[in-house]
This record gives sequence, C-alpha cells and structure tokens, in this order.
Amino acid sequence: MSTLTSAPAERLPHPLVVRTVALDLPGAPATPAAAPPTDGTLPEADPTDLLDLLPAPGSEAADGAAPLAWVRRGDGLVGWGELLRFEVAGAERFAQAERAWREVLAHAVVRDEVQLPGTGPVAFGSFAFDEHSAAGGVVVVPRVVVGRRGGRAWLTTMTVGAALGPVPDLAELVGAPPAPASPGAVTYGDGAVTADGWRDVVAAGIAAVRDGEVDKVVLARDVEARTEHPLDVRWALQRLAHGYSSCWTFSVDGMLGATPELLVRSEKGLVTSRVLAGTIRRTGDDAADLARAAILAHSSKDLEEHEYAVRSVAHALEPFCSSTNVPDVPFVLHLPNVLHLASDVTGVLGGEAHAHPSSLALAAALHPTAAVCGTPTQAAATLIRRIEGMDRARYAGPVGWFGADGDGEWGIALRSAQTSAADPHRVRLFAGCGIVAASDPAAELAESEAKLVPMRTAIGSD
Ligand SMILES: C=C(O[C@H]1C=CC=C(C(=O)O)[C@@H]1O)C(=O)O
Repeated sequence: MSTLTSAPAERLPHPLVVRTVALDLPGAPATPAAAPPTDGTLPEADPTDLLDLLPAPGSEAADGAAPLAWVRRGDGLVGWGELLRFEVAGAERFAQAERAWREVLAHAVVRDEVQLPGTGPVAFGSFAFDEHSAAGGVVVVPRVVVGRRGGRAWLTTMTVGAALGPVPDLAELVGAPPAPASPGAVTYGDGAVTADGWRDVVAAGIAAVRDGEVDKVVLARDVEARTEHPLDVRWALQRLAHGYSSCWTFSVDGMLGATPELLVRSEKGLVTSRVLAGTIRRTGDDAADLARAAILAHSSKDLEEHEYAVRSVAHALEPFCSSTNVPDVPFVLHLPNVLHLASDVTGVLGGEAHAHPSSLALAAALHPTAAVCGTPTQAAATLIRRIEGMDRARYAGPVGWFGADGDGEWGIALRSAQTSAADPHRVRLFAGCGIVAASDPAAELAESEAKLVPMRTAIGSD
C-alpha cells in the first residue's frame, strides 16, 4: 500500500493498470444476453452476495485494510486490498482528493469490458464532517472491486505495473472467505457527552433557535461500544444489509453504517439526492406505525425541519444544473427503526458533459446540508462547534465512491460507527437530530436512541 498526500502520479513508478471483466455471480449472468428476463423483472440477489466475497480481516487479500463497500438491495460495489491511499485534510479536503484521483487517472491504462457505472477505475472515499477535524478524509484505491448492477456483475483488478496482466479470476482472488465470527458480548459506555449532558446540549440548541441565532441546528452524540472479540466489520455489514435493505450499506476506512440518506448520485449528467429530515420512532405495530406515518406527514415541526433540508440541497445544486425537480410534498420513508420525511431531488447538469463537475465536487458543494448541520449553514456549524462537545470525525460526512469519469455515489455517513485501527474491540457509534424551536430535549434523546438501533443491532450477536 502507498500512502500519498500529494502529486501521487509523479511518485508512482508505473501507471495504474485497470482491468474489468464480466462475472457470473448468483442472480447476475456474465453474458448480458441472458438478462434481463422477458417479464422485465430482474433476478433477485441476496443483499449479502457481494459482501460475502470480502476477505477476512488478517488475511493476505485484506492487506491489513478495512473492507470497502457501497451496497443497496444486492447491487453496488465491494472492494479490498489497499493499492493506493490518499489522506486529505481541512477545507480543501474534497478538492485535494479529487486532484489526487485525477492525477492517478491521467496515467492509467484501462481495459473495461463491461462499461457500466462502477466499472473501470474506482476509488472509495470518506470525509470528516468538519473541516477542522483531525479525521480529514481518505481516498482508497482498492486492488480488487466486485460490482453488481441490475442483473450484471463484474470484477475489476487494479495494479501498478507496466502492462495489462492476465484475465483476473475471482476464485483465485477470493478463495473461500470464512464467515465472520460474532463479536460476542458488547458493553456500552458514554461518548464525549453523557445522555443527560446531551439533553442540556439540545436545550442550548433550542434556546439558540428561539434567540434567532439559527433557524435549525442538527446536534449529535456518540456512544462507545466495546466488543468481547475483535469486531469483524463484515459481521456488521451483513447484518446492516439484511436489516436495512432500502439504505446504502457502506464501509470505508473503518467508517461503516447503513445510511438512508443519499447526498448525491451523479450518473451521465443526471443528479439525484435523497433528502431526509423529520423523524418519528416506530412502535413495532404496523397499524400504529401507519397512524404515526400520518402524524409525521402532518407535523409542522417535522415539515419545517424537512423544508430547510430540501431547500439547502436544491439551492446547492442549482448553480450546476440546467433544471431541477424538487417535490412539493415529502413522502414517508419506512425504516425498521424509524419513519422519516423524505424527498428525492433531481437535476440535469448544465453545459457540456466534459465540463460537468464530478460527483465528489457536487458532494463538496452540497456538504453540509441542513439535514446534518442546520440553517443558515455557517451559523449552525459555528453553534455545533460551540455546544455539541465532540468531534464528529467522519460521522455525517460524505462517504461513497467515484469512477474515472467522475460519476459516483456519495451518502451521508449516518446510522454509522467508526472502528478503531488501534483497538479492534472499540467502536464509536453516532446519531443526531434536527432541532427547531418546537423541539423537546427528552424527545430528541429518545430519537437519537432510535437512530442508534441499526448499529447497535449490527455489532450485536443475537
Ligand atoms: C443526523 C441524523 O439524521 C438526520 C437525517 C434524517 C433525519 C433527521 C432528523 O429527523 O432529525 C436528521 O436530520 C442521524 O441519523 O444521525
């Protein structure tokens, strides 16, 4: 693995050599002729088909690095082996990451026999929420990527060399990874702020809204988990993908989770963002939850929170788009733990395709949205720094992947946790809540607990 902070291509002894070939995964025929079926439906993939391929920690293939994943409903990308790693920091972290990736690509030799979004060269990234955070950001170029999309699958290998090697073989690259072992019992402790202390943080946030310092602020907290056995990230990813299939299950550099919120997907000039804000807990009873969905859809407090988030995304996309579509009314997204108000904002990038901003540049322009920071953005960010009492690190920052043409997908790292490279028993879980004038500290604490459920379940053993 090479860790580079600047001018990566100049320091590479040879160009990046990339080869993508079609693959025969379950539910993903290697030959396009065999798919899609005549009834128009796509073959069902198990949500963990891709995740099952990830090598075990400590194995030669894992290369000492955390697994890479971006998976939803069985489609997506998994990657392993750290061929290149770029660490970035500060306000320029996104631009630095983009520059590093472009420099590598400028010297790449690519043979892509599949030609779909996610084939050819691919890099994964994860970035700190706050430009002042020591967590900065990282871009990882894996040695191996396996992808699946709409019934087709592929294998990409990336090396640094002089020429294309032989056709890569999945069986040789993967072997038969052992199933992840349970992390055993998990104990929980306070994070940077205790639960009681966080109620006071929320109360301070409400006071700031009522005083007119901000219209909305999103406040977050962390809890510390300790697993009996070292956490195998694959264990958590498989449980997240099964339990939260409508979310994007991600893992980059030890930041993992299942986010319901897509910051931006950019594909062939079409931009999509799934905006969430406004939440109600589920009860576990379907009839009661339907009634709660109706309450949420009409709650002025939640609709206000949501409106700020949608406006911030639409406003940030406008300069790049020739047209945008912003739904007038949100829909209710049903997750196993909570219900959210959700809006899918779309746009068409303006100008010539070669001049389109990359998906990461769009993510940088959108970040931080009012769903994770507040309104107005700068005042909310300042308030968060003053009262939240913790470094969010990469929680609530952009996480995802991009390819050689800049297209890609970036989620907001929510319902997430950060593992520790130094201590494989330690996991830091995060959750946050949008605060407006009508918020109540006890209700927000309960909401944050509901938002911790996906990661608590993912690292649990039952
Ligand atoms: C900040 C988080 O959620 C955001 C996304 C959806 C709904 C939210 C809310 O209703 O407060 C938050 O804005 C989190 O899950 O940590």
